[in-house]
Amino acid sequence: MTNDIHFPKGFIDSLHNVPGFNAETFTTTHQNSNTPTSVRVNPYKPAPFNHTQPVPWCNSGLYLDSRPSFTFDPLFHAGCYYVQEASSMFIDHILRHVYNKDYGPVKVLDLCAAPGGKSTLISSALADEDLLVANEIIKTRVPILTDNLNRWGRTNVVVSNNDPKSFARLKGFFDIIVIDAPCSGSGMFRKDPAAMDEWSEGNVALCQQRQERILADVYPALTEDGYLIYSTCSYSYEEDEAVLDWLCEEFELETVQIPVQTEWGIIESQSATHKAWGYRFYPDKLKGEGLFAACLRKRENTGQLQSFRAKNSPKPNYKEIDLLKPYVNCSADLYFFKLNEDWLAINKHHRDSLETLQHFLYLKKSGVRLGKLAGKELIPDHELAICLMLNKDAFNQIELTYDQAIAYLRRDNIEDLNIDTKGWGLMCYQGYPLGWAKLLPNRINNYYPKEIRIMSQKQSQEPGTKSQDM
Ligand SMILES: C[S@@+](CC[C@H](N)C(=O)[O-])C[C@H]1O[C@@H](n2cnc3c(N)ncnc32)[C@H](O)[C@@H]1O
Repeated sequence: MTNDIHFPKGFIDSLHNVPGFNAETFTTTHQNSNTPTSVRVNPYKPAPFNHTQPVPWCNSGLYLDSRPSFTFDPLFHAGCYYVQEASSMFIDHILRHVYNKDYGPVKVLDLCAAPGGKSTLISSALADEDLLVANEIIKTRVPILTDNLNRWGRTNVVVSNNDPKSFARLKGFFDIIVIDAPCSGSGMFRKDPAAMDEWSEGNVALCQQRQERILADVYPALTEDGYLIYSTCSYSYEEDEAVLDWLCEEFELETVQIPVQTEWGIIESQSATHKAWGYRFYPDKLKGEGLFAACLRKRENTGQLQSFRAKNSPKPNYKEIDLLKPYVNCSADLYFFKLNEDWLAINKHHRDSLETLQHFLYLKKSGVRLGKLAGKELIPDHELAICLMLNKDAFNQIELTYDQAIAYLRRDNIEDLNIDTKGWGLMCYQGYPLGWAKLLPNRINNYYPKEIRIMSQKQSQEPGTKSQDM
């Protein structure tokens, strides 16, 4: 399909000297409206997909040959995959180059995290002993980030809602910081032509200033020898290589070259002054949208936070903790704690980190919310149903058909469900938990959270049978 394309004034001219840019092929590709559809599969909840091709730079990335209705796929709601643009998955390749499980547990910050594409990707790459802090500055964007991370199911994730400035006090706390910076967005022009209305040279300059401010604010939180991974979805040199030069000017950072294969079509660039390596993705050269990514290593000590312990932490209630243990796997590896009436759990390695983070940040998710105890009974939280620490065998598992699963996810009545047990039912589709229902003698109460229920009134249909937008 061919579209007339009118790039913003000055846009093409501004890119003439940018590494790898070819105005002719770039324009032709934007006239062709076919953007590839790609997903990243959750390695801990692997969903089956037909007719796929691998994304070359990410083991769990797949191109789909059509765009199914993700909204009407229960496996999407179960967290079996994330719909992600393929170029963005390159962060996985960088992370796997710099991260080594043998170095011991690492703490990773994803500073600009909503809606959670990079955070779910990072959380897949990490071990349980590692910690991921996913931060989003904009309060209204935190729920989508939290929902996506809850679905992904890992148990070593904290979500915060802070300005990058708040991180400066966490001196040397993180081993890896990922900054997927807010930018002028030209890399999304093909996928979202409306983004062109926002573009101007003035906006590029403003974005560059904001990117530098964010980087300067968070820099003290990176430990000596730690890695800074920087990315934008802008083609503008000012927001990409020029920011790398600025970083190398201001701080003691060394460039990290990432091995890439020529046939992937990624353009390797180097900044003008400090020769810092960057990786450019153009839609006319590979199957993906526009992206810039780079990795730098900190070579100075800018201070180290003393380990922090809250003075008056309440004594754990071991009797209550014993009541919780049957509901989770590997309970010996977990630290159980209470927030108001809710019980939560996180890998026990993170206890001290959590106390430190609670002191400095505004936390919106701290590990996994298990639920409330009413006497000896657990009233389970939705987070527990979809997380990977759940002991499924502790609950009645109800396997739903496709139509029943969609009805459940809409919070509708579920037809033709014959159940002869009582209590909490774990509602599953193809074996993957979706959420809870209360099973009563002659009905079931649907406990799927109303904030995330399927609202769309489109006719439900098994994915793959007809192409629909998400
Ligand atoms: C490119 S998006 C992040 C996408 C996300 N990493 C993902 O993969 O799904 C940039 C994010 O930065 C946030 N942001 C905007 N202004 C910011 C600022 N001044 N400081 C930090 N983050 C900011 C936006 O709300 C947005 O969520």
